[in-house]
Amino acid sequence: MSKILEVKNLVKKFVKANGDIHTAVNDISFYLEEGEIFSFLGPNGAGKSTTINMITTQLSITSGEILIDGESIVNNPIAARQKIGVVAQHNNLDRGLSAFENLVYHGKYFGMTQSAAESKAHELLRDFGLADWKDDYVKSFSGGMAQRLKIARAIMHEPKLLFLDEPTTGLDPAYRKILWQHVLRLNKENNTTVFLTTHYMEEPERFSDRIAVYNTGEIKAIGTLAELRKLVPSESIIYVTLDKIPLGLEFRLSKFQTIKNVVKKDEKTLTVYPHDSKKALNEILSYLDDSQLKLENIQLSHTTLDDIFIHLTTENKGA
Ligand SMILES: Nc1ncnc2c1ncn2[C@@H]1O[C@H](COP(=O)(O)OP(=O)(O)OP(=O)(O)O)[C@@H](O)[C@H]1O
Repeated sequence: MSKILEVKNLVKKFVKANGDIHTAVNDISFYLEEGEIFSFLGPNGAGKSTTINMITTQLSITSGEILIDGESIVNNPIAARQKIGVVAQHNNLDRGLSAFENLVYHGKYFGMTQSAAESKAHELLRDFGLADWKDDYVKSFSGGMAQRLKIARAIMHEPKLLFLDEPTTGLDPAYRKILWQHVLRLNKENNTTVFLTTHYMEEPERFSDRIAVYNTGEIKAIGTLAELRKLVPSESIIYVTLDKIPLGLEFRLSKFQTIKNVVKKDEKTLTVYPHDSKKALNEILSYLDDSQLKLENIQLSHTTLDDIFIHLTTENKGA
């Protein structure tokens, strides 16, 4: 496998309105192998779009280097742009063109013939439920319609490297499914590499080969889901919800042999990281019973990407 994207010591600093310098991306390095689906996850304002915007040549770099297919995007931005497709967060459709024209002009810019571009545009407009709107100006489109057209445009020319910046925001479940059908087909048939940001954790959990968790300008962890699971205190979690958590309960439960650690999730729920989940569950139940504490709910679950994300991006790490 070869590296389709290499990001080396990338930094972005912004000057804020009050003159302060804000470092949105703080010396990050990572790479993407050709053909992989990579998810870049982080809380709001972490710097994900800033990173994508630099890689896709829409935003200047403060320092560092970005290579697409081995070539610097600063030295040759035109070559870089030919290889990528981007669903940006903002609406960057041409509002003065119809939906059909947006797609056909885009396809032709990327070297498609008129007839190939027209036939692909018809296919994508049909798949994304826009066939009846093909001649309408995009300025009349709803947010969800514009998002669907942005997705169709990004995949028109079947790019080598596809950037999806929160692509399913504003899409209903049926269109989410259609988006993923197209993306997975491109990935399988054309070996298209996918760089995804999203706040819907089930998408990276289902589709990613590797995941990076990113916060305050830095990559906190990177790897497969199985590798990231090893970074949380245990592979399963028990959530214990009581009508009220009495003082010191966390501490008392954390002393059990079967339990690694306990942290307060919220006012009513404790997150318990067990050594042995079944034994811990039984011990917790009998302890609560003996102590006459009112249990509202107890749930044992496999550690999800949500749990990993929260663990890696919040101060109270529970380990
Ligand atoms: N043009 C700009 N000028 C000043 N600060 C900016 C600019 N663009 C982004 N920022 C700041 O950089 C930080 C990162 O923003 P960015 O949009 O990359 O975050 P994000 O991870 O994509 O967030 P979200 O999940 O909310 O989309 C934020 O604090 C934001 O306010």
